[in-house]
Amino acid sequence: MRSLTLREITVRLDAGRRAFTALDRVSLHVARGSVVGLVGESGSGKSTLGRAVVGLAPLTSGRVLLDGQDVTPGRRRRRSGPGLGIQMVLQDSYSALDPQLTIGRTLDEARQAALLRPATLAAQSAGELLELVGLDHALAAVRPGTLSGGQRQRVALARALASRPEVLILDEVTSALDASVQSAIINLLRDLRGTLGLTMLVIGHNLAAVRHLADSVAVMYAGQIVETAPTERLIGDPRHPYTKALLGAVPRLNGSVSPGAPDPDGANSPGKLPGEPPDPHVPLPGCRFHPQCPVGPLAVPDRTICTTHDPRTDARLRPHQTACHFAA
Ligand SMILES: Nc1ncnc2c1ncn2[C@@H]1O[C@H](COP(=O)(O)OP(=O)(O)OP(=O)(O)O)[C@@H](O)[C@H]1O
Repeated sequence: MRSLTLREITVRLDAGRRAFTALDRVSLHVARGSVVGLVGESGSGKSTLGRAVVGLAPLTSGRVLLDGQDVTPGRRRRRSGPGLGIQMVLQDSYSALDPQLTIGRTLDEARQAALLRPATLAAQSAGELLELVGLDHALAAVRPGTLSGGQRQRVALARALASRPEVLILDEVTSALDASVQSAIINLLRDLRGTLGLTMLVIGHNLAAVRHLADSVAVMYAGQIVETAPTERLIGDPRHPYTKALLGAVPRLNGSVSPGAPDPDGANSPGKLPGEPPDPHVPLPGCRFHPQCPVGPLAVPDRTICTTHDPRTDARLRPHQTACHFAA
C-alpha cells in the first residue's frame, strides 16, 4: 500500500454558459494503510475530487502523488497516471457493471488488465475475488441484472480489488442500499482494511458510516476542505464553524452508535443546515458564509458561518471576520 497525497487540486468545470470552480486548491493526505473520510453536503465537490484523482474529471491544476511519486492524470511526463494504482468504486454499481458480461468475465477482464501492469501483485481468480467480498463462487456465472444492490456493490468492490490497487476511493458506496445492507458493506470494508491494509478515501454523506471506517475525516464545503481532524476529535471537538454546524445538526453523533450501525433515517448523516449551500456557478464576493459580511453581499441566506476563521490557530484571518457570529 502507498500513501495518497493531493496537492492544491483545482477543478474548473464547464456548465453550459460559463465555467465555475468546483474544487478550489484542495489538499489532503491519506497515510499508507489509513482511511480518511470525506464528508459534506450535496454539491460540495466530494465526487468531483474522487473523479479528478482517477482522471474522470478534468484537473485544472494540482498534483496527485502516490508515496510521493507524481501520478497526476494528464501530466505530460507521466506515462500511466494513477492507472490501476488508484481504483474508485461508485455509488451506482448498476451502471458501472456491463450488463452483458457475467460477473466472472467482468472480474477476469479486470484481472487481465492488472496483469499488464508490471508492478501488479499476483491477481487472484474470479472465485477468490468473490470470496474476498463475501459472495459465493457460483455468482461468477450470472449477470449483474440478477444481483441485489448489495451484491452488485460487492462485485464492484471485487473488480476494483482485482488490480490490487494501492489506494481505493469509495464514493457513497452504501448510500443507495437498505440499512442492513449498508451495515454489512461497512463491516466488509472494515474487514478488508484489516486483511489487505488498504489505503482508502471514503466519500459519504453518512458521517456514522465514515466514522466507523475512518481514522480521520475531512469536511468539505463549497469546493474547499474546511477542516481535517482525527475522527473522534472532529466529532468530539469540532473547530471549524461549519463542522460545528454540521455536527450540531446531528445530535446522535455525540451519543453511542455501534460500529457500522444502519442509519435508515439519516440521523447520523450531516443534517440539513438552514439555507442552501452556495451555488458554485455564482462567484461569491468576500466571505462565502456570512450573510452580513461587510466585504460583500452574500447569496446564501441563513448561513451564519464564516470560513475565514482558521480552526488550526483560532486566528481571525481577516478584518471582516469580526462580523461572524461564530468567531465573535
Ligand atoms: N460534469 C459536470 N459538469 C458540470 N458541473 C458538474 C459536473 N459534475 C459535477 N458538477 C457540479 O459540481 C458541483 C460539485 O458536484 P459533486 O458531485 O462533486 O458534489 P458532491 O459533494 O459529490 O455531491 P453529492 O454528494 O450530491 O454527490 C455541483 O455543483 C455539481 O452540479
